[in-house]
Amino acid sequence: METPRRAWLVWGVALTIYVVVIFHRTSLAVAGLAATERFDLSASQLGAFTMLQLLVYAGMQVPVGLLVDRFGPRTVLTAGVVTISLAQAGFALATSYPEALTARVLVGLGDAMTFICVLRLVSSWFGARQIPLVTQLTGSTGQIGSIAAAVPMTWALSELGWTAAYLVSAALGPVLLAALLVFVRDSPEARHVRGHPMSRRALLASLRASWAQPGTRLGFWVHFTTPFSAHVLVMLWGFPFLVLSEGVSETVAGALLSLIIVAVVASGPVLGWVVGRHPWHRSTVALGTIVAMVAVWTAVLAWPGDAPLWLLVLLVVACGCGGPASMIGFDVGRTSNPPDRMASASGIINVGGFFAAVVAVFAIGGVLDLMTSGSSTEYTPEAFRAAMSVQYLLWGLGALQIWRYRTIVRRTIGRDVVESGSTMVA
Ligand SMILES: N[C@@H](Cc1c[nH]cn1)C(=O)NCC(=O)O
Repeated sequence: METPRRAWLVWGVALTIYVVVIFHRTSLAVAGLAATERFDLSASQLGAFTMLQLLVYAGMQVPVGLLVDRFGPRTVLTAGVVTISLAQAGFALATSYPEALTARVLVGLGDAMTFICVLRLVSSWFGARQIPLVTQLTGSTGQIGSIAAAVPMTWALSELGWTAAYLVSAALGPVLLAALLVFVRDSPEARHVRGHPMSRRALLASLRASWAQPGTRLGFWVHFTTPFSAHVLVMLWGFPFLVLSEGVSETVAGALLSLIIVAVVASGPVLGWVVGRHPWHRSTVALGTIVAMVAVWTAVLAWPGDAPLWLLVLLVVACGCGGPASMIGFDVGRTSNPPDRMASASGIINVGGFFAAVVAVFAIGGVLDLMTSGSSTEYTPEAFRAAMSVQYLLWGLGALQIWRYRTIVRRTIGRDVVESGSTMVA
């Protein structure tokens, strides 16, 4: 069946919103120094901006999923665009640390309201065979927002100054809002698709029902295990690890970290195409990506002295593929739940990756501090080797759980049903 042009239009608007939201999410990455001067911050106060924003994002996933199932993606996405645009404007005008921190919390809240809505729109507007590919294209293309947050934002901060740079980005909000209100409908049949009002007890029962599906758990563990290594590298530890432990220059380290985003954008459509055609092998693709990451990390950490550049390139490419592999988790969640529970199932699954990333980032920092004096200039290659090895615990736990739930899904449901597009246990 041919996809109607309207579906691409709805997706185009939703995707543009997601790209801009990722821009807002990561727009602090290049503004750290300017923020330190503007608000007179210590390093840990600066780190609190990102951590708090991520914690709010992760903590809101399940409530937002329930809201999407109840009020529809159009309504929740509208609230998300308004919240994140006002938050970014507030960040532009903030003059004290508490004001700026409040603004970042609201950025996390608006951010939390976006991705699940886009996934819900994709599953309403596209055919079953196309959904995995369009979902992957969404996840991968969204990462362009973080590239836009690097170079243009650096330029805007130096040429326009803090307030104007952030206000200009916030001004995209009304434009996106207008496009959303004009073009986006919850489904081809209706502008709004609303679920039934539910009591607190019914909501909890619905969440329990989602979690009881082995496919939701499989999706959670896929999302837990595949993307955290890329987050570890991009969010915090990649740059110091590459420079202090692997002996590359700051320029090469920056280029390797940018290559991760290129790997994400390039591998997403390929993985989407493969899992769209072979639903039975979705978890195999996820496990294969984990094995590739573990193998390349092991080679880098075991290499005597500095690892060669080609191996570091392999490392960032393998970790980059982890982002798109995590989208398999949402696809398994989608086929394991009825449409009116899909967004809350996506919320549960989305917590996995962000929780694992926060645990990994903290645990690596903890091991580094234990093995050195706690000053970043003292971090040794031995300390980095031990610290980065923390990831094996998360991969090991995640891979075991993926194996466990994939076995249950495969045994209970059988290949024909999975191939026909359902992993729902009655
Ligand atoms: N795993 C990411 C998406 C992704 C796809 N390719 C690389 N990253 C994810 O779960 N995103 C959720 C979000 O809100 O961005």
